[in-house]
Amino acid sequence: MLTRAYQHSLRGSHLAAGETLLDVDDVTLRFGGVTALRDVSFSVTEGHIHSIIGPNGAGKSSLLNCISGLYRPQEGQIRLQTAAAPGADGTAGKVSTHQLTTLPPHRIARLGVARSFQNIELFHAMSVLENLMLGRHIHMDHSVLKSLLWFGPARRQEIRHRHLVEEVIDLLNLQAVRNKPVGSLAYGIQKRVELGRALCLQPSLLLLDEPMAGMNAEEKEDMARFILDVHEMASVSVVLIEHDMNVVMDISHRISVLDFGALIADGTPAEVMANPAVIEAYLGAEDEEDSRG
Ligand SMILES: Nc1ncnc2c1ncn2[C@@H]1O[C@H](COP(=O)(O)OP(=O)(O)OP(=O)(O)O)[C@@H](O)[C@H]1O
Repeated sequence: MLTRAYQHSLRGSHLAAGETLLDVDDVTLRFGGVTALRDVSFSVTEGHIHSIIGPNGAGKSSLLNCISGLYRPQEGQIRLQTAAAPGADGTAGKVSTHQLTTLPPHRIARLGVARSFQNIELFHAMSVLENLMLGRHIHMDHSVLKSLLWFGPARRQEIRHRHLVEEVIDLLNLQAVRNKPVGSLAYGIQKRVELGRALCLQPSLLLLDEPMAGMNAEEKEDMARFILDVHEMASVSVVLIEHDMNVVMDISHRISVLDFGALIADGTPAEVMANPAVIEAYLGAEDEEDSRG
């Protein structure tokens, strides 16, 4: 249920809901003798929260790094579909397919693939507002002259970016800390600022790498609610890596399960929960931890 009206769309994608947004096709990634991903294939649907789960070392972060271009798989393809904005008469925009495995990270970011990291990657001495404004850098016109002359188009541009950032602050309930240095904030709030910075990119796909790691139960609940808000109010598609099964089962439309670099299951939460290979992988991981003491 929408309670607030936002002027800017935080969603960068114009694909119709239900279309294939991301297609991971037979991806293999090796580091020397270690195969981090082995023939991994699955698709992410526009409009979904799609979780990637698996025991420690299963290859989840490596997969996210392949999608965002930080790692380049030796085999396979990762395709992102984008659509141009609809025409004035409402006709659907042209759909394009991009091979992410051939693009550097900054080009992938320009296509609207935004991510947060396992460890907080914010500028700690800068305020929340400044960190969020930095999330707009991809959309800013960096002409030196325009930035120096504070009028005309540069001023209008700055105001437009500022409005969008204010909407992200409102959506993520960051008003009370907007001018505080990020380094002075509680861990859970810093993670929320990181989510906000990724959102400021107006993503077509938001990649979240363990956004709730290290949080207490209350902070986790808040974060899950904010991810749902981002999805429901801004209609942003999300790929989420998360260890907390309750959260994953609660908020995901679809789940892909990795174990030792291979995809062992892919389906709805109910399908995945009932899959014997998934139960085996998780019980096996617990047994290993138990035997390690
Ligand atoms: N840069 C790298 N160099 C060498 N090996 C790597 C590198 N990145 C990942 N690996 C290896 O690839 C495998 C998968 O690691 P990855 O971090 O993707 O797993 P994960 O599922 O995200 O684990 P976790 O849940 O513990 O974060 C591991 O064996 C890891 O040691």
